[in-house]
Formats: sequence, structure tokens, C-alpha cells
Amino acid sequence: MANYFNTLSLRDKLTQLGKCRFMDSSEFADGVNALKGKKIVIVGCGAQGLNQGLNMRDSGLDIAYTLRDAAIKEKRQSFINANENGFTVGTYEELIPSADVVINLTPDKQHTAVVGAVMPLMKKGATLSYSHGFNIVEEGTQVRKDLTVIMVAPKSPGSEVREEYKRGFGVPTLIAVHPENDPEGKGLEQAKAYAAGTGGHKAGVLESSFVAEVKSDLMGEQTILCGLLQTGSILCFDKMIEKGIDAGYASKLIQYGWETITEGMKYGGITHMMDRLSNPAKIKAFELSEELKDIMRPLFQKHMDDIMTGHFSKTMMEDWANDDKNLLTWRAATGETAFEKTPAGNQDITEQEFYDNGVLMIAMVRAGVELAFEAMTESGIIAESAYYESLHETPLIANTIARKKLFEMNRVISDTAEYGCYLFDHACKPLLTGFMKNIDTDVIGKNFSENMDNDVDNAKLIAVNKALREHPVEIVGARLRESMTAMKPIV
Ligand SMILES: NC(=O)C1=CN([C@@H]2O[C@H](COP(=O)(O)OP(=O)(O)OC[C@H]3O[C@@H](n4cnc5c(N)ncnc54)[C@H](OP(=O)(O)O)[C@@H]3O)[C@@H](O)[C@H]2O)C=CC1
Ligand SMILES: CC(=O)[C@](C)(O)C(=O)O
Ligand SMILES: [Mg+2]
Ligand SMILES: [Mg+2]
Repeated sequence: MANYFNTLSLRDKLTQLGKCRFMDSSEFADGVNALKGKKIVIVGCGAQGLNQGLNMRDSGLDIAYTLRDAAIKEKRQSFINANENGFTVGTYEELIPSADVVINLTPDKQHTAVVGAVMPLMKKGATLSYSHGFNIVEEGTQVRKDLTVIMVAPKSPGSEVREEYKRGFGVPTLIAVHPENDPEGKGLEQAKAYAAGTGGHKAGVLESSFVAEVKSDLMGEQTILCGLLQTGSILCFDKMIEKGIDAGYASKLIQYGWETITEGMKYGGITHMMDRLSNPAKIKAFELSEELKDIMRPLFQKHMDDIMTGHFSKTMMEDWANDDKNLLTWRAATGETAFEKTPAGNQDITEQEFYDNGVLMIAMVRAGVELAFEAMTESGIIAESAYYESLHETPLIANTIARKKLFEMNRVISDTAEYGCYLFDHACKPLLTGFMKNIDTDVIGKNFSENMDNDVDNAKLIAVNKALREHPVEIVGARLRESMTAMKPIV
């Protein structure tokens, strides 16, 4: 099998990358009806499998899990996940032949093997679904022509797919029908019903393509969503320790700081996150983020280029063939960092203090969101998709760090995202060495504008506000957030 994207003409590459239509909520008026009464069998019960299944069952759909024999026999975590939540669990032979929809939520590394095992058991005219386009696009898997192939991809870590649904909201979702596999023309209706079943239609759904999803998802996860939050956590923590800040305080400021400052961004964009600062602090955060953008721009572009050419996928698949040696080594190394090994202190930190004492973190978030958005849209990904993949998903990833630091983030995200996160982190830390040398506790750990009045140069503040407000991510974000009427505070 070859990389499907690389077999396309430039014209077709751009067409598929550019497939991205924001769907009106009225298009979901039929809710889950297209799948009502259908037998839906999920392969795998991990981060996405369990949480999507819980949502879909609560939405009235018939959900069961099929796991590999060993998982059932050894009562592995995935078996416990399904069993403890009262779902039917069966082997492939027991459940696949009668399934109308088979949802493949196993790790990307396993997709070729899993699809190879389940496809022969699938009944004529059934549907195979993915939540990430890697297997179809980067590996070029061919699916039996009588089968419909769809994708429903939540732009969110599995845990938050469930948490947002429980709040009565949802997470932005990309849906797609594989053009090579839509023999009965039912793919889109089924994908819409599936998206409604997970609650995605309450946050926003884009009718997209497997190509557009995989190229944007890989970019978002490697850079702003996981890579930069990992690098930022480690660099900010080490700096505060170097400068004598209490370790428990430093740990808490970071562990819960990303969640707090990005919650402001989820509601009102980068503009609102920055508005939570004093005028002098806002200008400082802006200046730091401009510097960070100049330093990191080449790295963001390299990640985008390596994703587009297939170089990233080739590199990761070499590690798959080498029993995930790099992934496991880098995972262990992350666990040994001082940030990961230092429990959060029990100091009280107010919501405002996370902003006032986290100016550098705010600068990193603004720089990362804008750079990721720019790199994606400059490479043919549509603004709405880039928004969901950069700005809106950052707070959802930050929620996992708040729970149990980088350990939890790297546990919940896919192995694909985790691998890309480490690649970015290894390249970004040395890139920021010079920048971090000039950093002191005034921008991380202490209140930047303490003992300062709020006076600033008007012209400078006006220019900063204009630059923030006029970035394309703010324009498209304001429009998309208008539809997020069901958005709820996380606490
Ligand atoms: N994690 C996330 O938040 C997101 C993931 N995705 C995509 O969703 C899909 C699933 O990812 P994710 O939820 O992270 O996966 P997890 O690693 O969390 O779970 C994988 C599940 O698959 C099972 N599994 C592993 N290997 C095999 C195999 N060879 N055969 C059958 N079952 C197997 C595991 O069970 P056991 O090992 O116990 O047998 C486990 O139940 C991927 O395509 C990913 O890219 C998309 C958006 C976000
Ligand atoms: C959580 C998510 O959207 C990721 C980062 O794409 C993934 O886990 O693959
Ligand atoms: Mg993603
Ligand atoms: Mg991903």
C-alpha cells in the first residue's frame, strides 16, 4: 500500500485539502435517526472508543464492543472499560457479522491489521468508520467496494468528548465519506447521525475529507496542542525553579494554568485571553509572543511540510516497525522531568493570578495558536478546520494536563499524537534556549504588573489590540463561537 495523498495530482490534493463546509445546525434535525436501531459495533474501548460509545448510547443508539480475544481473556483495561459500563462485549466472530456499522477505534498502528481481520467478517453493504484518516490516507488501505467508509473525527481528546457531552455541549467534529467507498450514497447521513450521537453537532461539524482531517490533525497535535504545551510546561517549570520559586507553587501554576488561561480563549478567543491581563502585562505578553513566533515559525512550517510530504508518517511507521522504541523511550523520559515529578502545591491560586503570574504561558499559547493556524491555512487547510484544530482544542488538551500533568495528556491522546508531540518537544526546547535565558520571574511565577500602575503608551496598546483582534483566527473564531450556544464553563 502507498500513501494515498501522494498518488493524487496537485489539483486533487488541493481539492481534498480544501474540502471543509461548516454545517448548519438545521442539517442535524434528524439527530441519530439514520442509525436508530442499527447494530453499531466499536472495535477497541480506549480513549475514543469508550467515550464515544457512552455518548452514543446516551443518545439512544445500540452500541456494543468487540475486542481482540486476549483483551477479553485477560480482562484488560479495555474489557473493564466496556464491561463496567454495562456494554455487550464480544469477539469479532460473535459481533462483526451482524453489525451494520463497525467503528474502528484502535490505535492507528493497528489499523491495517484490524481492518484486515474484521473486513472479511463484515456483512455486505455494512459501513466501516474511523476517527482519524491515517490508515486510509497515509497508508492507502483499500476497503471492499460494497462497504461504505466514513469518518467522524472529534477534535478533542477522548476524555473531553465525554465531559463536554455530559455538560450538554459537545466537541467540534469533522465528518467525511471516503470517495472510493460510498456505493449506496448513505455515508453522509450515517456520519451526520453518528456525529449527533456524540454531541458533536452542538459544538460544530465540518463536512470535510479524510485528507483534510489527517493533515490538519497531525499538525495541530504535534505543535500547539500537545508539543508546545509539553515544551512550555517543562521550560516554564525549570525556569521558576532556577529562579527560586517554590516548587509546589510552580508545579500548580503550570498544571492548572494552561486550563485556566485557555478557558478564557475558548470563550472569547486570543483577544479575551489577553484582555484578562493588565495593560502593561498584555503588551509584555504580546512582545514575548511576537519573539516566540519568529523563533518557532520555521519549526511549525517544518512540521506542516513533513506532514504534507508523508515524511512524518514514514518516520513514525519506522518506529512502529521497531516496536515503538522511540515512543516508549520518550514517554519514559517525559515522566522523569522535574515538572512531572513535582506534585502541585496546596497554595491557593485565584483564577486571575493564573493570568497575572503566567504572562509567558499566555505568550506561548498565543504564539502557538497563531503559528499553527497560519501554517495550516498557508498549506491549503481551510480556516474553520484550522480554528478547531488549534484554538478550540487547546483548552480541551489543557483539561487533561490539569487532571494529571503531561502523563495524563500523553495517556489520553493517541499514540500518533504522542509520537509527534515528542518530535516537536525535542526540537523546540533547544530552539528556545536563548529566549529562555532572558526570562525572569516577572513573566512566570510572579505578578508582572504588581506595584505598577496601569499606565501605558496609548498608541502601543491600540496597535497591540488591533493586531490581536485582526488575526484571521479571531475572525473565523468569532463566527464559529456564535454557534456554540451550548458551551458551558468547565467548573
Ligand atoms: N486519543 C484521542 O483522543 C483521539 C484519537 N483519535 C483516533 O481514534 C483512534 C483510537 O485512538 P485511541 O482512542 O487513542 O486509542 P487507545 O490507544 O486509547 O485505545 C485503543 C483500543 O484498541 C485496542 N487495541 C489495541 N491494539 C489492538 C489490536 N491490535 N486489535 C484490536 N484492538 C486493539 C485496545 O485494547 P487492548 O489493548 O486492551 O486490546 C484499546 O481498547 C485512532 O485512530 C486515533 O487516531 C482521534 C481523535 C482523538
Ligand atoms: C486528541 C486529539 O485530537 C489528537 C491530539 O488528535 C489525538 O489524540 O490524536
Ligand atoms: Mg485531533
Ligand atoms: Mg490525532
